[in-house]
Amino acid sequence: MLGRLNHVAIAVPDLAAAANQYRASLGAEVTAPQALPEHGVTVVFINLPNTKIELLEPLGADSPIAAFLVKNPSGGMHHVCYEVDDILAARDRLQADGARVLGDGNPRIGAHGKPVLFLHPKDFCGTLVELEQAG
Ligand SMILES: CC[C@@H](C(=O)O)C(=O)SCCNC(=O)CCNC(=O)[C@H](O)C(C)(C)COP(=O)(O)OP(=O)(O)OC[C@H]1O[C@@H](n2cnc3c(N)ncnc32)[C@H](O)[C@@H]1OP(=O)(O)O
Ligand SMILES: [Co+2]
Repeated sequence: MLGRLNHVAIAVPDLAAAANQYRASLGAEVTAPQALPEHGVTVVFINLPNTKIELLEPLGADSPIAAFLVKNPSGGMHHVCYEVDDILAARDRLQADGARVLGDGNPRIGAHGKPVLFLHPKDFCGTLVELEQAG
């Protein structure tokens, strides 16, 4: 069911500082900040030869990453995103297996303009998993 690793996300308290560190210290190409109020985050992407890193900063009062940053004030690895060929079939199979799909269970449009959904970290080895429709 799983396809490519689309991205690894890191939650950070200061997106400009983190982007600058990746640019200046690691020599990375960093995209312009993208505010996604419907997801409660602002993101930048770092394009690597084989995948991407997504840096996330909270946006708005109800950001889903706010509690994570309280527990991890310097930031930390937040989720992994895998591509799937058929996100609705993947969701149905996972729910039938007892996995919790976060939110109302319906995919939402993510940072790449494609449907995404999230699986509860307690159901996947303590790791928050994002699925993104491939193609
Ligand atoms: C930009 C769009 C999109 C893209 O296209 O790439 C994105 O990536 S958006 C990214 C941000 N959006 C989301 O993360 C949406 C899904 N997330 C959530 O709904 C929540 O973050 C959450 C997973 C339900 C957790 O919310 P929180 O408020 O932290 O709830 P709890 O405090 O009750 O946490 C329960 C439990 O889970 C542990 N936890 C929380 N977050 C993580 C995490 N990222 N990785 C691993 N574990 C996590 C938390 O510590 C609690 O554990 P206990 O303390 O043991 O109870
Ligand atoms: Co993501």
